[in-house]
Amino acid sequence: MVLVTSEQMREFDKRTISTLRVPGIVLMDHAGKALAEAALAKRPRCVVALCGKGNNGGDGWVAARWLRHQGVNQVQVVSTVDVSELTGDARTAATSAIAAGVPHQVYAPGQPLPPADVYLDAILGTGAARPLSGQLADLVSALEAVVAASGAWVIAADVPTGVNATTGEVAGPAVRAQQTIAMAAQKLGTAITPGCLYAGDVVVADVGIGIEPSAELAAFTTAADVRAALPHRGPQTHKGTYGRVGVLVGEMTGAAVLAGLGAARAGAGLVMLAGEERVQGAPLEFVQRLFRDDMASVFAQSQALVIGPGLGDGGGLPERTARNLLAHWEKPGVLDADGLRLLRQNGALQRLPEGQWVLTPHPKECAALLETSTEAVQARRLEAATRLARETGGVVILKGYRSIIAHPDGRVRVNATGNAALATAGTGDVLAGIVGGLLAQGADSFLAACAGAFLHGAAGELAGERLTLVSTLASDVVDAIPDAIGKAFHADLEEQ
Ligand SMILES: NC(=O)C1=CN([C@@H]2O[C@H](COP(=O)(O)OP(=O)(O)OC[C@H]3O[C@@H](n4cnc5c(N)ncnc54)[C@H](OP(=O)(O)O)[C@@H]3O)[C@@H](O)[C@H]2O)[C@@H](O)CC1
Ligand SMILES: [K+]
Repeated sequence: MVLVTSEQMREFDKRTISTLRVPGIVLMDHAGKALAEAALAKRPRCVVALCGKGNNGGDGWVAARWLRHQGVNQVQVVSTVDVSELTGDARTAATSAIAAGVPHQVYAPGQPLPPADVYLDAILGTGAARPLSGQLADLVSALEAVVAASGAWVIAADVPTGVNATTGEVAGPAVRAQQTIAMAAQKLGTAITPGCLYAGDVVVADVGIGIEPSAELAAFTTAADVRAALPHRGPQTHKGTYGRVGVLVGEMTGAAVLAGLGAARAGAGLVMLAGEERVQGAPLEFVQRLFRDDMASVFAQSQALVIGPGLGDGGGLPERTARNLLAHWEKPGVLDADGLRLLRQNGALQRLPEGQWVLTPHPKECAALLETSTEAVQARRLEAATRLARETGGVVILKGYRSIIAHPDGRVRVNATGNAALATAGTGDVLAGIVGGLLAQGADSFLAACAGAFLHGAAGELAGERLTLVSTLASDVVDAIPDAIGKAFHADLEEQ
């Protein structure tokens, strides 16, 4: 499903209105009706629509009119401005609602809101331009207070007020909705944190605006990415067909083994561990090579590398080898954990060949690379991920709830799979390995990152279902990869 920015949405709006000659009020009527239907599904006795001065407010006025038409007699509008101040389609929507007998009042700061079972948040949508203050901030806290006391349901029109529809940033007070009715397409800011935590369930309403798919639009990762990243397994293929993944072994050998297992379960034909010593207890299927062998040949036969899991920060031969590979390796690779640290040298970020490497930082690692705080990364995750991709040339998977995948050319994907089962040591190593495994099989770096994030999250969910969110270990996530792959292909059948 595509995810649009405010600017992209405005373009689609404009195109629909100017090329299809559909008047804006018609689109608004569809939007308001969809909002009314979402409210009706809660079988409310009493609905209050909070309406701002722009077209988002217009959606709220239309919803109030439709609710009254559908027999909800106790519906009223609390507006942030006097009706005489409204313009354009919002003015038309308000005029019709008032003609239909919808009572209305202007919100006076400090006043409690009238009681209701359902509140519609139509204060601000894609036109929100700055953090809330004054009257609007007061209105949002009045809503919060009445909802806390009554347990009423909150439905946001298009985007919860206070959430930046493009970036997901919440820079001040914001409405917490249980549901968001997205007009024509989900807004990117409601798909990523923190915005998605305010949006609740997002339902897309078809309001008559055509959304033409294009590479520029962000989207969720899907099971189709997993299917696209895995090559067809014909009868005459052999292990060489599916590529060799070289995993650099550092101080913590267990992390390298987990990465290798991720790669193998994701389909790599062969996993090679390369380190200073043999790893005791590594799976029998893994090939092991030592750095003291001919260094040039150790990695030469690998189609993809995984550098970083368990590397440590002690310097020494593994780190020197990693630096050397970063400078000279010409095939795809994954850079994770302490490997990422190597990208910042003498205060500058190393520039990598565009799209060759997939970087898998968690927020703290991303913050260190961008020389900012973890809090700043988490507050503006989209900006952090896209900036890191742009400045390094790597495809970035910024890990965490709703991982963001950013290509240096500007493409963005959001991964919605995964849950707290993954909040345990070693799962990041597994992700790095899965992506390495997909790269070795020939997937391009952006597809491998998208499919890898999806598969890893799906495996985490399956492991969590079986073992609880509490007891799942990284090795359980590895064990769940086959079922996650099976499910991704089963999704294919369901979609047909
Ligand atoms: N045909 C269409 O286009 C359709 C659009 N649709 C709907 O329209 C929505 C977009 O409408 P929109 O562009 O009018 O913007 P909207 O979010 O209502 O607010 C803008 C107003 O708020 C103000 N303002 C901004 N920030 C502020 C702040 N922090 N604090 C206070 N004020 C602030 C700003 O004025 P300013 O004060 O900045 O001059 C401006 O007046 C979209 O989300 C969807 O719901 C659907 O009906 C389908 C058809
Ligand atoms: K809203």
